[in-house]
Amino acid sequence: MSDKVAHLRFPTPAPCGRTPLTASGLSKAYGSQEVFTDVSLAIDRGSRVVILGLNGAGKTTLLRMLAGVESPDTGEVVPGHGLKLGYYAQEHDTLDLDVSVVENLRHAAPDLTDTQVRSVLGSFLFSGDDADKPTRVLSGGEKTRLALATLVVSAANVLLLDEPTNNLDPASRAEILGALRSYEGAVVMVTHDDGAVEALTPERVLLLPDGDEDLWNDGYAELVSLA
Ligand SMILES: Nc1ncnc2c1ncn2[C@@H]1O[C@H](COP(=O)(O)OP(=O)(O)OP(=O)(O)O)[C@@H](O)[C@H]1O
Repeated sequence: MSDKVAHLRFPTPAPCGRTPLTASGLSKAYGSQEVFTDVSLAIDRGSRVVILGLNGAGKTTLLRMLAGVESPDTGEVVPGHGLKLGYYAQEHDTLDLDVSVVENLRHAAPDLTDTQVRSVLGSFLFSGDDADKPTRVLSGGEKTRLALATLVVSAANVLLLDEPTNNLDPASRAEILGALRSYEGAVVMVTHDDGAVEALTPERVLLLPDGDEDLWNDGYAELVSLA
């Protein structure tokens, strides 16, 4: 086998209906702090949405609700037919710290051969002994790379990505942005990285206002339509 690592590509997403994920009327407050109110969002198959906002505007909270790991105070998140979610959490809580790097990838895609697993890991700069390390000992950047690698092999049809390029070395960042460019599924990405927004060429860029502003009626402003 050649030493040259092929560029990373997502597999074809699992089939799903026209709108695999819908959120309506989402509101959230922590104590007296209202984070956002009445956010509604439909994620169509293959669509690209970027969510922007100042620190504390509620971007991570919104993504956690879409991922089903946090409940809204009001409103609901409804999965569409065939939804297969891939969620990248900044805290890497989707990884099993008690098993090796290779094992985490195998759990995400049990059908891959050992060669395929090691090839995907190679694209994220885990080679040789690195792939056999316990996940617990990885650095923050290494955990980011591994969490993204597990998404790449998962055949998800909707990816929810919370600042996926934070912490990444330039080669891994280029690899994941290149792979996202050709990904056929839907992507909802929270990011402060302008290059990541450009790479995704989103149809929709949503701005979550911060709590003090009462500028928008439906929970966010739609900034731009690039499609
Ligand atoms: N479990 C919690 N308990 C209390 N307050 C919380 C909790 N989780 C989030 N918050 C608050 O809700 C607000 C929104 O947090 P969130 O992490 O969603 O913001 P964000 O837009 O993702 O910010 P950043 O750009 O800094 O990542 C913040 O003020 C945060 O302190």
